[in-house]
Amino acid sequence: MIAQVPEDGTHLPLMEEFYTIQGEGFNTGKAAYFIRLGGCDVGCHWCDVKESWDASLHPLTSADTIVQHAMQYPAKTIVVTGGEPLIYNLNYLTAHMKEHGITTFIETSGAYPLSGHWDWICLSPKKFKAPVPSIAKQAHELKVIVFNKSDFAWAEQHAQMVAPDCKLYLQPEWSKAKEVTPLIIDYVMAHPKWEISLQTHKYLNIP
Ligand SMILES: C[S@@+](CC[C@H](N)C(=O)[O-])C[C@H]1O[C@@H](n2cnc3c(N)ncnc32)[C@H](O)[C@@H]1O
Ligand SMILES: Nc1nc2[nH]cc(C(=O)O)c2c(=O)[nH]1
Ligand code: SF4
Ligand SMILES: [Mg+2]
Repeated sequence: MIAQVPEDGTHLPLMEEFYTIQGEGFNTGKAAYFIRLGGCDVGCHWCDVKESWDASLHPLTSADTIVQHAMQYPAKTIVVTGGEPLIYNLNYLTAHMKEHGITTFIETSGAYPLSGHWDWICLSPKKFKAPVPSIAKQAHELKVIVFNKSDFAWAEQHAQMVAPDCKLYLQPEWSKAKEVTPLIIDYVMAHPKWEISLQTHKYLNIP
């Protein structure tokens, strides 16, 4: 827990909030309000939101205020992302969302134990700080980022740990997409339990 963030989860470091279309994974195409919490110590060298890493740069914001903002938009779905959102206790935030009838999604590396009440958990495990063992069985979706060929073995290792009905996705690392997307296409055709996930918001030029 970052020192100045209260452990009761009533206030969280908020980097940004925006209403957009979920661009990745199983829920691609659905309108949702995104909440990006600051703070991450996983250290993916290709992370597309490194500005989120230092929690102290992002203002502590009341969870109630965050939910109030989200309620002004038509889609009653919130995606909590980061940074690594599970650094924080998300029980208070998600309980408050549930009181307002909001559908709750999370994007996580799984590097910290799960807190909060979630309708959809997207687990994206990272070699740089592996997930805690308990989280794999709780995931609805496993989304592995492919930076090079070695990531297929990493993906299979985690596919062994998730629940039988967990959806399996391979997503190209953005800066390597030209090289790795053809590898993913071949891999999915040879191993059809996997599906391809693209960062469609980047092609659509939306947040
Ligand atoms: C920025 S992360 C924040 C949530 C959490 N820390 C995590 O990594 O799952 C949101 C999603 O973007 C993915 N991602 C980050 N950088 C990426 C990149 N350069 N190319 C493709 N996906 C990326 C992550 O794997 C994760 O699924
Ligand atoms: N549109 C859109 N979809 C996303 N899905 C996961 C994202 C994330 O950064 O967690 C993301 C994002 O940043 N934008
Ligand atoms: S875990 Fe997520 S936020 Fe943290 S460095 Fe990796 S991709 Fe970025
Ligand atoms: Mg993103």
